[in-house]
Amino acid sequence: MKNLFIVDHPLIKHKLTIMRNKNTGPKEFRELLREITFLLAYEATRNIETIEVEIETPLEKTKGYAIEDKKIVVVPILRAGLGMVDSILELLPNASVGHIGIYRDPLTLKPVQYYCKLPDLSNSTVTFLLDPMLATGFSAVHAIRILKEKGAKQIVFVSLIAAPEGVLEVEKNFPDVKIYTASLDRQLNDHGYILPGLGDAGDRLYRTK
Ligand SMILES: O=P(O)(O)OC[C@H]1O[C@H](OP(=O)(O)OP(=O)(O)O)[C@H](O)[C@@H]1O
Ligand SMILES: O=c1cc[nH]c(=O)[nH]1
Ligand SMILES: [Mg+2]
Repeated sequence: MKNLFIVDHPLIKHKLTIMRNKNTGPKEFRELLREITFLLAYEATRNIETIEVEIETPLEKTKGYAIEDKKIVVVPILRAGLGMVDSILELLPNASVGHIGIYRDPLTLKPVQYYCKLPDLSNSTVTFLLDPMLATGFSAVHAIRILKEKGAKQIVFVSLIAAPEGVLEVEKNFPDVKIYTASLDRQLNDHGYILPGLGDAGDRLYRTK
């Protein structure tokens, strides 16, 4: 798992524990997902390019650094990835946002795509693909394939919880994609849910069950 980066800061561990608790309601769940995404994004953006710029302080000219966030693309996998977008946009306010709608067929666990709207990726420097849950990895692999076909160069997958099965699936198909996560959980159950996990992220965000 050489491309896996586990960001297990105490703040993240504390907030994720509250999210895992089945008694945590949707309001708090949404807030915590936003907060953890912000902290994960701090690490996931560590290697983005900066350009040198010249500015003037009140005292003298100096060299500074700027991020060309107009060249950065953020893509949530609907639905659950939507809960991460606003947070990363606070750090990269000029990033373009694409959307890929995918749900897992509950029996086959294969991804079913129902929506795709992406900005021009040919000029982008990096694409952050967002989904809180990386379980079998089939949804992530499907989305990454679309992004690559549309010209995405560097792809960074940002998730809250990853299963070993999902990490290996992404690595097998796309060894160049880096995965940032708050936790590498134990395994999947017979229905493809992550253990211990936090249940169905989309349902908990939007109270659909
Ligand atoms: O790694 P995988 O096995 O593909 O599973 C992960 C996917 O499952 C969940 O979506 P879900 O199908 O529940 O759709 P939703 O976000 O609309 O609830 C989750 O948000 C991921 O997209
Ligand atoms: O545990 C899981 C697996 C897939 N999708 C989820 O929302 N949770
Ligand atoms: Mg769901």
